[in-house]
Amino acid sequence: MKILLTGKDGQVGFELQRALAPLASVTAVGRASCDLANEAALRALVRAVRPDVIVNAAAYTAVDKAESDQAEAFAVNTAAPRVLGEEAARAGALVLHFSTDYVFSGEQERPYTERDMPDPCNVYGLSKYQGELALRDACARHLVLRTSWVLGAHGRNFARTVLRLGRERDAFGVVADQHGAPTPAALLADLCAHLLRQYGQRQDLPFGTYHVAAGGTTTWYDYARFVLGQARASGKPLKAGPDGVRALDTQAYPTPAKRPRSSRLDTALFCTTFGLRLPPWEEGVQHVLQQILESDLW
Ligand SMILES: NC(=O)C1=CN([C@@H]2O[C@H](COP(=O)(O)OP(=O)(O)OC[C@H]3O[C@@H](n4cnc5c(N)ncnc54)[C@H](OP(=O)(O)O)[C@@H]3O)[C@@H](O)[C@H]2O)C=CC1
Ligand SMILES: Cc1cn([C@H]2C[C@H](O)[C@@H](COP(=O)(O)OP(=O)(O)O[C@H]3O[C@@H](C)C(=O)[C@@H](O)[C@H]3O)O2)c(=O)[nH]c1=O
Ligand SMILES: [Mg+2]
Repeated sequence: MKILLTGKDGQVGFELQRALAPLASVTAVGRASCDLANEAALRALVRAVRPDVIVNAAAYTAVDKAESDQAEAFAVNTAAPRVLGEEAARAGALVLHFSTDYVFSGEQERPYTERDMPDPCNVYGLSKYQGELALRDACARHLVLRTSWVLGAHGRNFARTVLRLGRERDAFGVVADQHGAPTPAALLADLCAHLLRQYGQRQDLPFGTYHVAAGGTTTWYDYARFVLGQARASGKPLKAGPDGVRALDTQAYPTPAKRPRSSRLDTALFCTTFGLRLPPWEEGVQHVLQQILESDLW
């Protein structure tokens, strides 16, 4: 089996390089070898590699910047998945793609299922939703994993921002009225490997969209406190510990992009379809923090 992996230097892509290696020969590309916004280069790459599976971990993920940089966000998050889908359909390949809880506006009380209609409240979410639709239209053999609040030891994420703020400041405010589930990049990568193995062995598995996030939910505020609590317990010098985090309402922390109030994902369909378990978010965050705190990533 041959896998083409895009976005190899991103949080999820980095972990996928490790997780997919035992399954297949993996051609992993980053921005330097392929600009996803370059449609012709992308088509040429797929035709040269001739993969059985395309795993698309590249994306435009700068949520605030996307509001003023729409063309690039749509090129990477909508047009590229369409091109990958078209090329995969032509070659009979499977496409595994990622999407986000931000396809939902977050106004619903109960967790979102795959049957709930997306209604994104920002450009990033809209570009990702249109990317889902474009891939779905282009290639029947697709898997879209919608996940949330991704963190890895390598890369940009909220947990690492909080560690930096905890080093630099005595106190800072974090919104306490937005709910979701922090999901480790390594967990997603390992789940992808399990899925691809299952699709390789069975013909009866359904394609389509699945919600995949760590178990439980929290707020950005409680998540920040958890991160600083772990850092403090490991003996790291911090200006702000958990009590240095102030709870804010969303309107007290204005950002260019609106965020969903509650984008909790119902993951029952994923767990029952594939017989997999999604561990609680605390477990995953703790593991990532251990990697950061024990290394020079701190
Ligand atoms: N991060 C999160 O919190 C969440 C992410 N997701 C989804 O999960 C997937 C993986 O996300 P994650 O690993 O966190 O994202 P990252 O931002 O960590 O990685 C994305 C990668 O894509 C690359 N990329 C961006 N634009 C281009 C381009 N034009 N050409 C080539 N490469 C490009 C980036 O390169 P560079 O760094 O140079 O820009 C980066 O290496 C994405 O589909 C994302 O939408 C879903 C929910 C939450
Ligand atoms: C850094 C910081 C953020 N916040 C708020 C802003 C925002 O509402 C929330 C999270 O901020 P961030 O900008 O780090 O997170 P954000 O970029 O919105 O994270 C999202 O990224 C995309 C790619 C996804 O797909 C989503 O699942 C989600 O992970 O916390 C504070 O209140 N205080 C702070 O000091
Ligand atoms: Mg961000």
